[in-house]
Amino acid sequence: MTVLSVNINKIAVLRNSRGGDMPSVVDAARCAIDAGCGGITVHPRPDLRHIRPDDVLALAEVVRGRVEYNLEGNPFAPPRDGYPGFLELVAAVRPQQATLVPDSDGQITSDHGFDPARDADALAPLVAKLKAMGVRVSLFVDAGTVDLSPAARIGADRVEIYTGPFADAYAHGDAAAALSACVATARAAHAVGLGVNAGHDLNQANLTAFLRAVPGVSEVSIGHALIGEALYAGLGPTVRAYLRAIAAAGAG
Ligand SMILES: CC(=O)[C@@H](O)[C@H](O)COP(=O)(O)O
Ligand SMILES: NCC(=O)COP(=O)(O)O
Repeated sequence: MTVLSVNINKIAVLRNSRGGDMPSVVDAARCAIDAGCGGITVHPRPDLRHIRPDDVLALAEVVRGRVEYNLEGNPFAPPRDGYPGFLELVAAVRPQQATLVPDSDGQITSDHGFDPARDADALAPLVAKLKAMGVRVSLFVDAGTVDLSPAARIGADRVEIYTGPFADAYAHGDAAAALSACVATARAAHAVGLGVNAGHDLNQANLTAFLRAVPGVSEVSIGHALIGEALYAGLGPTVRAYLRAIAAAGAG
């Protein structure tokens, strides 16, 4: 079964554009949960462009006991004004999952994953700290990565396949190679005992095809397209549409 984790970063983008608390990330999370999603994902970035530490704390109270909480971030990003550090945020709320993403402020969005062969040794102590907190650890990796043994060696529980290239190829009607890369990474993950998550630029058009092809996806985290579509159709109906797309792939 594939869990839908709704990423609500973009609610915070709209809120921050005017200040105040409208739209509320807490209300958005409640709405998505009431519509049947299985998780809430946020990516509190050090530049505070959208989700902020106080959002992380407030959302923890909404999510706890209802659905999974997935915190994304770069564990190497140093603390700065208003941002305590990723591990500090995880320690404060103890989410079910921490997804480690090698993003920097200069990126408009996430556009690459870790290279387990290159990065495992540097990640190892951070993964150990997260595991000691009782948090599942997922590493954001590029599709096509086929040696995931370093990730398993350092104690990661899952990888999240970066699906941006697949989504772009799908939109251009030429997704076969990109999809094959995702399948190869999923198979490589399963081969070393890692679970498989997926995310970035997934949408109602490409999700079913993705899940039909890629084996054993435990969770898809979806935000940008889902929130954009919800502006027209409403958040609850849009979440339910994504749940139907997952079910149509036989992954519901
Ligand atoms: C890791 C990933 O692909 C997304 O979860 C990320 O959260 C997108 O970040 P923005 O919402 O800031 O584009
Ligand atoms: N990990 C992917 C995620 O949380 C949302 O990515 P996107 O749907 O906003 O591109």
